[in-house]
Amino acid sequence: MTAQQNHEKQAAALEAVNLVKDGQVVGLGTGSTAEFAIREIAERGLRITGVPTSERSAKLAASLGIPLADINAVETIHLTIDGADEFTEELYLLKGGGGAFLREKIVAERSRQEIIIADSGKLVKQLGAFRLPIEVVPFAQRFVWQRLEMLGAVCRLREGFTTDEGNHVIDADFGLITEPAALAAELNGITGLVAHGLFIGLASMVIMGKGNEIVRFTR
Ligand SMILES: O=C[C@H](O)[C@H](O)[C@H](O)COP(=O)(O)O
Repeated sequence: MTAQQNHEKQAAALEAVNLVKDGQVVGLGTGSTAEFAIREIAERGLRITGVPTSERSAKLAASLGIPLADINAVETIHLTIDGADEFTEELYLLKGGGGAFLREKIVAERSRQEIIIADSGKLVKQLGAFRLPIEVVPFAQRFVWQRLEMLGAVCRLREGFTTDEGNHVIDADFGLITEPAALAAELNGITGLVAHGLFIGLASMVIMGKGNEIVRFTR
C-alpha cells in the first residue's frame, strides 16, 4: 500500500465518521480502510454501539474500548462504514478481499445506510479486474467450482483460509463483469454457495479520497 493510498483511505474514513452520531448502532466494516474509521470513532470518543462484520474488526474495536453488540441483539443498524475492493459510479461493489463479505453483506442489508469508503484506485468502469470472492460450504466445494466454471470463471481456492463462518473462499476470475446484477442473480441460485462479493443496490454512498480531495458518489 502506498502512502498516497493510505492518505486517501484515511481521508475518506474521517469524512465518513462525520456522519456518525452519539447513540447510534454502527456497522463496523473490515479491511485497512474500515480500520481507519474504527480507530477514528474511538479517537473522537463517539458513544456508539458497534456491530462488527468480522472477528478481526471485533477484536480491534474491543481493544479500542468501543462497546459491541451481537447483530441478533439489535433492532436497527443506523449506518455501516465499510471498504470495497472495486466500485463503479453506479455504486456496484466488489468486496471480499479480506474474506469478510458474508457478514459484511448481512450487516449491509440490515443497515439503514451503507457508507463505503475507498481510495481512488478502487473506482473502475467495470468490476472484475479483482477476482470475485465466493464463499462456499466445504461440502459443496467441488460442485460450486464446476458451476462457476460453467459460468465462465477461472477458479482459484484461497489456500489455507477459512472464513469466520468456517467456510472456504474461491476467488473467481470472470474477466470484466459487464452485467453485475445478472451475474449476482446466477450466483445466488447455486446451492452451497453461501455468498459472493458482488454488492448490488446495497451501497447508499461511496466516499472516495482522491489526492487531497473528497469525492462522493450517491444513488
Ligand atoms: O472482506 C473484506 C472487505 O470486503 C474489505 O472491505 C475489502 O477487501 C477492502 O479492503 P481494504 O480496505 O483493505 O482495501
